[in-house]
Amino acid sequence: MNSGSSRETPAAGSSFGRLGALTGLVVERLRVSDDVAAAKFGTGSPIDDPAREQQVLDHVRDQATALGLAPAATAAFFQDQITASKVVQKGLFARWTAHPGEAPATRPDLGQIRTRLDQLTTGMLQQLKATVDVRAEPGCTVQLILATTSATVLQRLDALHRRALGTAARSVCASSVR
Ligand SMILES: O=C(O)C(=O)C[C@]1(C(=O)O)C=C[C@@H](O)C=C1
Repeated sequence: MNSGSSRETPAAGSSFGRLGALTGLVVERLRVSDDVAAAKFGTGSPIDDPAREQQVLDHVRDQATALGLAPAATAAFFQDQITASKVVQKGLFARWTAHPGEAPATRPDLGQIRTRLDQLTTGMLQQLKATVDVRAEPGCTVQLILATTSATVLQRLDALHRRALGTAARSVCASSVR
């Protein structure tokens, strides 16, 4: 993880510009959603886990307050991340149901995956804090397009993950998470 400057170059191969580091984490969370789907597929566990969502949202509200970010807007940003994760999971469930040969052969541990999601939450909160200024500027939209487009190309996102990224990034500029 970088030091948090919004002007800093993001991790190699993730995404470009002043929102590159934040967008890189958003995309990584979408990728981890593939693992969440693999952990649940074929187990009977539902994609939706309202209790876990509440836990995530309560945590980010508390952390937002500690960081000086607006709790409601911060929670709205993370609600988008959760919605985007469900876009990925539902898309993969449909794909794997229609094409069982594409379903994962092994089942990862959901507890370990949630630990990774929690780490990403911490990094995303830091990036929300580091990008308060750029996200409030009129140029935010251009920065967001740069970051999401470069991530899409460099990380070769398929249609499902591109759609989910659209959901995950929709409030980055507009929500004034600050
Ligand atoms: O932790 C899970 O079980 C997930 O599916 C991940 C996640 C999330 O994005 O944080 C998404 C959907 C669930 O309703 C709860 C949480």
